[in-house]
Amino acid sequence: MTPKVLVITGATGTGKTTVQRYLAQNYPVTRIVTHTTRPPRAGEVNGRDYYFETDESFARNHYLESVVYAGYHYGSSREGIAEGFKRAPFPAIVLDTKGAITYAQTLGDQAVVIFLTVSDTGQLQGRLSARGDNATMLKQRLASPEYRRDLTMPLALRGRAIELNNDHWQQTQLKLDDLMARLTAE
Ligand SMILES: Nc1ncnc2c1ncn2[C@@H]1O[C@H](COP(=O)(O)OP(=O)(O)OP(=O)(O)O)[C@@H](O)[C@H]1O
Ligand SMILES: Nc1nc2c(ncn2[C@@H]2O[C@H](COP(=O)(O)O)[C@@H](O)[C@H]2O)c(=O)[nH]1
Repeated sequence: MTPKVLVITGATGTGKTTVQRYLAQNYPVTRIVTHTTRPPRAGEVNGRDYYFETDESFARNHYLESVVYAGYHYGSSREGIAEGFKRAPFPAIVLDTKGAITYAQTLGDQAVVIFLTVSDTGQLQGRLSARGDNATMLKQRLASPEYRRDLTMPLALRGRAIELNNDHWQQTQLKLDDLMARLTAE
């Protein structure tokens, strides 16, 4: 088994965190926790879902990459990856597509990039409302350039990322099982 970082990317609501949780529950996969200045959603826990930061504390950390997404800062660290590898052979991180490109370029073959899609992007708003997203923040997010950008696989990831459709969760699980069987056999 060759250890790899699983980079899960795609537009908001396509199911990145759901996929990460499924992999962590069923495979030797651990979740890499990233940093953000976004306020926590109901049920989110500091240190488990994110390290929730103020603008000042966010600026004090050192990041492998950081981005602004829908008006908030997000960042991930080399230490986070190193910690992940201590706990499992497949640390998994959820990133926007800009971060995923940085990871693909920085880690090379050590990163497996999974780009999630849904066939009807009109369904994303419904999924996010069902998740309990604040209505004002959701409107702001769906109006952001980052949302539009992440609906399509970036050129830099074409031929590099595995595109995985997540219209139907049962089918997605089977595709993830196939992927993990392949990775654990390598
Ligand atoms: N195949 C699916 N069918 C229907 N709902 C789904 C499916 N996969 C995930 N969901 C639901 O969609 C919502 C958004 O999923 P999730 O939080 O995993 O998305 P995400 O890509 O991580 O979003 P974000 O980038 O905004 O954090 C959740 O309520 C989740 O349960
Ligand atoms: N490039 C990075 N993207 C990140 C990081 N942590 C999360 N994300 C992505 O941001 C958006 C919004 O996340 P949300 O939790 O507010 O819905 C989403 O695409 C995440 O994948 C990071 O450290 N770097």
